[in-house]
Amino acid sequence: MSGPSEALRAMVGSTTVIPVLTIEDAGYAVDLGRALFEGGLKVLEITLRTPAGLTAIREISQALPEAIVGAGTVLHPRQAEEAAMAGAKFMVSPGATKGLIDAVNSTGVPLLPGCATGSEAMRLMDEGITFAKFFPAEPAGGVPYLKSLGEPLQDIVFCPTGGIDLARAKAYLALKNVVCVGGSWVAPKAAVQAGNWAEITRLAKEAAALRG
Ligand SMILES: O=C(O)C(=O)C[C@H](O)[C@H](O)COP(=O)(O)O
Repeated sequence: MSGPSEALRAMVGSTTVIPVLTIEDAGYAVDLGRALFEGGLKVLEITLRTPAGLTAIREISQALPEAIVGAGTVLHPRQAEEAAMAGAKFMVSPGATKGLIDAVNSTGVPLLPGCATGSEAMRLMDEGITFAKFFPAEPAGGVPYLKSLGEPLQDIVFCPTGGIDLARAKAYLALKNVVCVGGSWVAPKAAVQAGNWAEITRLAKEAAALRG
């Protein structure tokens, strides 16, 4: 069957890490996006936690047409429409409600909804979702927990996010129910504030090389 989850998996392809970016000032958004893209991370999540988020999605998408820029922290149905208008290619939420799933589906943009338990994953599967964000990955139980979830739940795969660093990413990527991981560690606040784009490209390269 082909639906939004399959479309999203195709978009993510062999990407190892999706940087989760909370942008305080749209003025540096393109430089940050370019630093990550040049390091080999081509799928970027810009959260809607700051007022600059939507502008950043629009500007990075225009400046780097080969990057796949999505919107994160999509909580309310109205944000789905706003993110789609800004050019988001996918949307990410920390959890999921029926209202949000329906609103995102109506934009035609695929959703990566969050879940942390077997029941939540099963409810997503009832909605036809087979690719979800495992959130918050580390506090919820980390690699052993996600591995255990995968034993009975064989028809859903995950992008773990929350508390992940390079070493943990490697361990998650070794699980058969993990497609990619999400995290902010590739764009540390200090490097962003200093405009140290070379450091961010270095971290991106390290992350991109996690799998082969
Ligand atoms: O706001 C959202 O919808 C999110 O995507 C939350 C993110 O998963 C975390 O903020 C990233 O987690 P860290 O790598 O621990 O910083």
